[in-house]
Amino acid sequence: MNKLVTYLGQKAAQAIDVELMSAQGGFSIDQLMELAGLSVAQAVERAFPLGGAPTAPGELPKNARVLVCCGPGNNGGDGLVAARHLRHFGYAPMVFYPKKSKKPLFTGLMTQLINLDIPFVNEPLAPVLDDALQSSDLIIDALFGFSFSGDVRAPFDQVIQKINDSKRPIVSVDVPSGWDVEQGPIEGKLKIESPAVLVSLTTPKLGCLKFEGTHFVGGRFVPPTLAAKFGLTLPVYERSNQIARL
Ligand SMILES: NC(=O)C1=CN([C@@H]2O[C@H](COP(=O)(O)OP(=O)(O)OC[C@H]3O[C@@H](n4cnc5c(N)ncnc54)[C@H](O)[C@@H]3O)[C@@H](O)[C@H]2O)[C@H](O)CC1
Ligand SMILES: [K+]
Repeated sequence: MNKLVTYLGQKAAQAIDVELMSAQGGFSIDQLMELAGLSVAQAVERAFPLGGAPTAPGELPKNARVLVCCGPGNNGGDGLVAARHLRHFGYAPMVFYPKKSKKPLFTGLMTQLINLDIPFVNEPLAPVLDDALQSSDLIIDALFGFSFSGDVRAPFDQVIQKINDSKRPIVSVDVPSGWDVEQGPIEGKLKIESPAVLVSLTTPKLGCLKFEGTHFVGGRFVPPTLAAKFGLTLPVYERSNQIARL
């Protein structure tokens, strides 16, 4: 049944976001980002549970190292929130956040991570990022979401290349970074290649129609009135789950 969820174009995704945060919607960005990031952390835990050594397929070692790569916008904010929840779930996150926002929401999220002793991997990209990638068990791609367009600009071109070269499993947040939001992966364009897991937020975007990995939807915050207004078919969430698998 979840296969029938609505896939959204870029403008529709942005319009729903605006509506949620309008006077009618009543949400703040902090709330939506918190729920989005919690969904991402829950998807990581579902797809890559912590085990003891030796690990079963799909399991990660106890205290697995997760490198959370955050971009300059709200997709990056989802990554910062996910890093905090993952720490509480028993993972060992590190954060790579080269273009840090100065907005209070983001500085607050960073302070929360510092208070949990979560390390920030700082520039220069090489060799610091290379070392972090090599020592990670899993990578979260929270670089770009539904507002991405065009060709990936510096320094994120190098970052995406290095993530791909690392051959580590990747969990992409909302849209695999570099994929066209509506057309999907375009041959010859730099992009995250073959993420193992995708966590679409609210509902998936058109460019992810042919995504072949493990696909979850998260962002359990859309009321039926808003879904009806936009003609959305939402996934069915069970019990207290913040994610639904497609
Ligand atoms: N309702 C929801 O589903 C919610 C989703 N959330 C998350 O927010 C992102 C969308 O956030 P937004 O800030 O609008 O944009 P992005 O993070 O996708 O990126 C904007 C950022 O990226 C820069 N940029 C754009 N194109 C390029 C490029 N080609 N090269 C380099 N840089 C680029 C741009 O300049 C901006 O700085 C959504 O996907 C969800 O992940 C909310 O957290 C909660 C509600
Ligand atoms: K992403």
